[in-house]
Amino acid sequence: MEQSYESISWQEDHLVILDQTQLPLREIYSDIHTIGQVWDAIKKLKVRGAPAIGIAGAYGLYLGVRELESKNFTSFNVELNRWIEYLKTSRPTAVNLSWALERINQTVYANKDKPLDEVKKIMLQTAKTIHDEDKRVCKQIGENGAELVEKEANILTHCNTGALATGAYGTAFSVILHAHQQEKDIHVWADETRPLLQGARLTSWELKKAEIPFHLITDSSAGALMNTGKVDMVIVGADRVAANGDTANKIGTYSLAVLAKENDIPFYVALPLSTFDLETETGEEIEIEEREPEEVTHIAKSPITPKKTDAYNPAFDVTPNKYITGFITEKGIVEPDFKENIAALFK
Ligand SMILES: CSC[C@H]1O[C@H](OP(=O)(O)O)[C@H](O)[C@@H]1O
Repeated sequence: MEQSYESISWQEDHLVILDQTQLPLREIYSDIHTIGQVWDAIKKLKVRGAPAIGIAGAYGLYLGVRELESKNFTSFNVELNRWIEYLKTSRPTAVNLSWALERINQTVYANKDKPLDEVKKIMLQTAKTIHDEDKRVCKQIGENGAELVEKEANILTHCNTGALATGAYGTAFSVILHAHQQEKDIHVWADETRPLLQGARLTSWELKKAEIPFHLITDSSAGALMNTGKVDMVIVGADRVAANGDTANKIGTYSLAVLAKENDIPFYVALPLSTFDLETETGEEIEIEEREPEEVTHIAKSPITPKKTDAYNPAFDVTPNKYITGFITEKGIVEPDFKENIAALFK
């Protein structure tokens, strides 16, 4: 069953995004015409999820140079790299953004002797290729991961990893979707995922559309469900995976991984190869985005704390590789030794 919505689409001469800050109550599609609007959409999580951020950034880079009237490639390249660094400041943790921007940068350099108007067209085509590839990759992740799912399974997931977070299908969500489409008897425990409630707002919305049985749970319920035999496997997404398999993902993932290990429950991370960062040796080097305290002290902009309450709001945490059973990728399942087997994905 094809999904009836896309988080991102390129329409003639501009980007259209499904504004995820308005879901699930309103399905608002916003027209994006400038690189500044792309930066703002990523920063405010109107478009979010590691692959989706990369795709949006790729289109944004084209929007940034589309109107440039550079005299030569050298001056064009200066502006291009200025926009690359600008887009990177929107959100630091997901490697897919810098991966997509670097891929376009390399394509531009490979075509540096062509007329600049042609180079710009190649940039847009590369963004579309990154977008289309992600759709195919996420479908393959789902097919590969569904083989790990028993005929009956209670699957716990965290945050949102569906089509909203990618070009289509999702990552961990794609595994759940494909297992369901293969008529496996699955049920999902969906973490609400404080503070921005991607699970309550977005994963619930996607599970209902896919007609997959689920219960929304508070993040603090996960341990009790695991400890009372109600969880058969945990599948989460990722924002950046280091060369040794240490994984940065939504805050709360580390706690789930430790609880899963304690309860002998398989813990899988589903991700495209574009989320691996071989230049980062271990999770200790991954920059964790810290967001505004108001996201913790308010819900839907309504205060839930006394005035001037201090709050600490890391958007991600890092799960050491020892807590991870395996990685579900478009090239198959990666099991320990992670450093060796992750490197082998790219050979
Ligand atoms: C398929 S990547 C989804 C990944 O991104 C989410 O973070 P955010 O909602 O802040 O963009 C979360 O870490 C998910 O696992």
